[in-house]
Amino acid sequence: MATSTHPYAKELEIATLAVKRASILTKKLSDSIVTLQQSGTLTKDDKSPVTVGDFASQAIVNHAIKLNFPNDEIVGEEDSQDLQDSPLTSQILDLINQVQQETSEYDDKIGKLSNLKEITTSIDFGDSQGGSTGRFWALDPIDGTKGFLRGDQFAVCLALIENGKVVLGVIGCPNLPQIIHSNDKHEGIVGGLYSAVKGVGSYYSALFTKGFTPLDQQQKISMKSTSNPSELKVVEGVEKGHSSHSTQAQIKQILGITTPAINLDSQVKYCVLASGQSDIYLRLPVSDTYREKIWDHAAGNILIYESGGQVGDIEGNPLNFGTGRTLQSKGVIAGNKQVFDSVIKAVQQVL
Ligand SMILES: Nc1ncnc2c1ncn2[C@@H]1O[C@H](COP(=O)(O)O)[C@@H](O)[C@H]1OP(=O)(O)O
Ligand SMILES: [Mg+2]
Ligand SMILES: [Mg+2]
Ligand SMILES: [Mg+2]
Repeated sequence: MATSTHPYAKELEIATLAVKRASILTKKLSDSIVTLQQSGTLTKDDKSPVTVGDFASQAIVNHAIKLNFPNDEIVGEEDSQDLQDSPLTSQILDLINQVQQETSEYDDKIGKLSNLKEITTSIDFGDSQGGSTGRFWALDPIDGTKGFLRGDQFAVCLALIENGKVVLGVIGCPNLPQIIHSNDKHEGIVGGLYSAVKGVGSYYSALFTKGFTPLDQQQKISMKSTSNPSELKVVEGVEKGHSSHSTQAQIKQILGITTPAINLDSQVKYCVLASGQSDIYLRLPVSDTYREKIWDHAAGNILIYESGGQVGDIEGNPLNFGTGRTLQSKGVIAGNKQVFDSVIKAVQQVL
């Protein structure tokens, strides 16, 4: 399908502008965390920067969607209930005002928020329950809370879902360098925008540039096709509470992978995978009862498929985004098509 005439052209442009605006805002907060950490003035349990970012980012993105697609529902992570009586409201309003001014040329397309009432209304557009029919958006305004609070990786993740399948995904990665060699070696522009449209492909462009760049002027990305264990690279989370690093170590051993894994928070893992900088994403469950949220995987899911990869649960079955706000399956495994089946086999062997 042509890159400029695909059926989701308007959706992609609006999603991109909204994610870019939200990314500028969250990057400011992330930079301020780093500064506070360096000066030793951020206490460990102060979660206020992420709270401000969560609400502001969801308000901006939801507002953009509702303005352009008033009939679309949104499955958003945050709920304005937690904002009531919060001392952070004036900070949220100030930050939104500031970023709207800096990107005022987007107002024609994605509007602007003027007061607290509009902000809370917009956040609560995110209350959809999702489901297997019709179309809705899934939004994680800041994915990778733990990474964000460490000054590491996080992402603004937006996806469009139709009849349980993801058809469009846009991920803003404010702290992600273009090229990741290993946990302590990287290079290139910091801040990446990763987009995918069903039947069109997956694309990379720099995040902190102005406006919407048509896909044919972005860099098309694809997964590698290697299955040679000595060349395979695994990407996995940082937090041991989110995925089982010990089970993942066993799987890597069975597959004969010796290259150290790349550890990254949030859906930036899918971006690194889709751009061929790693081959396998392992997210083995730590608990029998935890079910992943759809906004934690929807945008990354289409990015992998459109770059030639495959995604499944621990059984190897595709993830079903039509089961409400949570997935019903356990774990997430993604890989290039050449290795996917052998990874699932290894997973089955270990579990
Ligand atoms: N027990 C859990 N198992 C798996 N994922 C979890 C668990 N608890 C929270 N998460 C979610 O995992 C995502 C990030 O994972 P990672 O960065 O390690 O890949 C976050 O969205 C986080 O939710 P939250 O947004 O509430 O922090
Ligand atoms: Mg998340
Ligand atoms: Mg989140
Ligand atoms: Mg959260």
